[in-house]
Amino acid sequence: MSAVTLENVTLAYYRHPAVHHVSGQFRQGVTTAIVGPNGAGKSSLLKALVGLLPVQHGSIRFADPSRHMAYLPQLANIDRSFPVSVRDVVLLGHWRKRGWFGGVSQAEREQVEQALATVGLEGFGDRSIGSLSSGQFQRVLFSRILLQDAPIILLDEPFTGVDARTTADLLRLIQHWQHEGRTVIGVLHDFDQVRSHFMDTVLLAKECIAWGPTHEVLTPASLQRANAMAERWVDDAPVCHRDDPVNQSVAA
Ligand SMILES: Nc1ncnc2c1ncn2[C@@H]1O[C@H](COP(=O)(O)OP(=O)(O)OP(=O)(O)O)[C@@H](O)[C@H]1O
Repeated sequence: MSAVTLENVTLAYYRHPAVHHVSGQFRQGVTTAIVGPNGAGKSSLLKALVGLLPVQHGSIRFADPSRHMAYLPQLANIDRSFPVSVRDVVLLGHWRKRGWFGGVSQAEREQVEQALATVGLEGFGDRSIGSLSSGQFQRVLFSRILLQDAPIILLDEPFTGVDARTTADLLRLIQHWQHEGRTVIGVLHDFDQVRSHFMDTVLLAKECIAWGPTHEVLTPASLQRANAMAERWVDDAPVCHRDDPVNQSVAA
């Protein structure tokens, strides 16, 4: 069953396409990796799923009309200079339930401590986020996702700048989310991580090169095709209009 369905999706910045004519389905309860060369449109696709980037052409449909999602942007795009405590950042995970003006209950505070313990940061609640290492901060953001309790989790390069031990711990958490039936969609560059932890893969090179079970997508031929396309593309090309949906899914 599909959690999110893309139909002939084109995304653009100032009318220059970042992603075009992509069709496919993110299967519910499945981990899907989005891979591809730099500039392939992977982050743009995640942003479109969250609603941060409008769809230029085509459509994105969600099985759950509430569109309840947790989204982790790239670490590099997060400003950590604010004097905010770890506890407050994790508490933001309750925002959907509490709204802007709701008070924090004792139960919610306990959930924060529990989430921090789950990611190995017991006792870190009072620390300011600026005092954490990149890996520790990524653990904080994962604990916030725990509180968000979302059926769809979107992760943009969650392991960039994160050490091997933290990566292994967070990959275990992703696997746990999948066992709980959540749909996890992550942008990744490490094919070993993708092969070992992600059931499906979307190989993007502005267009969709392949979409399906990871072992069928990450083939030398597909990867070569993606790299060849990356060498050819022109960043300031205009949006092309193509009415026939391109669906290169290799899934059954
Ligand atoms: N805010 C923006 N304004 C204009 N163009 C953008 C913007 N963000 C991305 N782009 C362009 O859209 C294209 C796709 O970028 P995107 O960041 O989605 O690629 P990516 O596959 O995530 O790349 P990487 O692996 O380097 O993170 C690129 O050509 C990029 O220059």
